[in-house]
Amino acid sequence: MSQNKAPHAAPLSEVTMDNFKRKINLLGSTGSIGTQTLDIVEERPENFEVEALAAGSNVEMLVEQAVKFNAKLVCVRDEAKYSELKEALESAGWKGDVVAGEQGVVEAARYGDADVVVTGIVGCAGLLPTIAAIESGKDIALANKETLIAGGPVVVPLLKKNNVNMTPADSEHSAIFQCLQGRHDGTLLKKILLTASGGAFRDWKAEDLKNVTVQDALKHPNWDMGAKITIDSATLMNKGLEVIEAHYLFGVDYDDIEVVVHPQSIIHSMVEFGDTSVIGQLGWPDMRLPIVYALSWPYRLDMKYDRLDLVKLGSLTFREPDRKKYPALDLSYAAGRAAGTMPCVLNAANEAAVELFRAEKIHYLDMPKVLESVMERHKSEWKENPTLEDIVAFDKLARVHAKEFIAVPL
Ligand SMILES: NC(=O)C1=CN([C@@H]2O[C@H](COP(=O)(O)OP(=O)(O)OC[C@H]3O[C@@H](n4cnc5c(N)ncnc54)[C@H](OP(=O)(O)O)[C@@H]3O)[C@@H](O)[C@H]2O)C=CC1
Ligand SMILES: CC(=O)[C@@H](O)[C@H](O)COP(=O)(O)O
Ligand SMILES: [Mn+2]
Repeated sequence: MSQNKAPHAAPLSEVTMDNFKRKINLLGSTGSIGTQTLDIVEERPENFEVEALAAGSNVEMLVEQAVKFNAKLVCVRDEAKYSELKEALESAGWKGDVVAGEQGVVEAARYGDADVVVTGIVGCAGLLPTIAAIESGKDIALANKETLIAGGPVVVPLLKKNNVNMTPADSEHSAIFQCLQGRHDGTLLKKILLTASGGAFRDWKAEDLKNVTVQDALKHPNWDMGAKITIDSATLMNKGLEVIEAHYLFGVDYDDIEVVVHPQSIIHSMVEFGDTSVIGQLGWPDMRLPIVYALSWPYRLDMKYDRLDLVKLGSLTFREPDRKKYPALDLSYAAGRAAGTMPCVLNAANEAAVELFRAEKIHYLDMPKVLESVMERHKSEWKENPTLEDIVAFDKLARVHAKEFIAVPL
């Protein structure tokens, strides 16, 4: 049993509720997390301001956002789109810095005097920009879980070294973080109860999964999210990744992180203390809530969202995850327990598997097989205390191994 502290959270010293204003560098501004973050900025201009925006390739939306939010720097990851972005921004009368490419995203992350970086990039592509943000002393509002899963052994010590807060924007981890506020230092946190919607196939029989299509997997029962995380949710890989994310954020042993299927996605997760009390955080499945808390912590802002109506909901239900139907869950626990480079390899293999599935090159049921095969190959190369260079190299290699799976399936 581990004694747990808040996730890498040092107190914000000079801020009070009266002068609460935070400048944001937003990575992945055109995606699901990015656009919802900007909804919050639009709603609370007295509290939030945009400094820099970065996205993958959606130039049209980037231009619209840059003008509307008066960003000072704009970045497009796709270097081929640099001129298009620069010209469109100039024609729109916008003035500021325009950058592109991998290095451009890093620049956007550490840009100016932003207080916090919202990491809404999808995948391990967020790792180097997140590290740059931490090294420049900016707090991190973490949505991009893949970064922490792959880079945990390097990112966690770096947060401490730079005295940087990492507040979770992922809904479950925000719930856990909220449940842990105000507890006494010596309080024994016994377990984390991580809730799962069960994903697109929770009500499908295991034998019907052989007929799954990409479109079926993209239908999340409760949340409207980007494609990659929606597929992860359909294999329960999202929950597996979140188990590892919880381990790195809260320092809890894997034996003490339990997954509970909760089809309504109203309780976003719970914590159990030594005296058997269980505390949970409830809310509609609306990502603006965890994002706003990641940005406003340790304060709570008054937001004009719909109140949670428990009477209208009627009932909240719970069940055990079907570990046979969803092998990705146990593979994630195994990777987390193996520690070192294994979570990085699991994550990279999964990113590659999801890409292959979305391109219809492998079947839904092949995705966990890819993970198993790539993890098996990694055992002989595994490192306990990897450097950032090791993580980047193993991430790359795992993607190559995952793609070889098509040629030589298990
Ligand atoms: N959506 C949600 O509700 C939740 C998401 N998360 C996590 O948040 C992260 C983002 O998810 P989500 O918003 O759903 O994803 P989306 O696919 O909706 O958005 C991804 C964003 O990242 C940009 N992007 C992609 N690759 C790069 C890159 N290499 N460099 C810079 N920008 C890039 C995209 O730009 P463009 O579109 O221009 O290509 C887009 O702005 C993921 O890690 C996910 O697991 C966690 C909890 C909930
Ligand atoms: C909104 C959010 O945080 C997602 O990670 C969501 O929880 C996915 O839901 P499931 O993985 O439980 O289906
Ligand atoms: Mn989540």
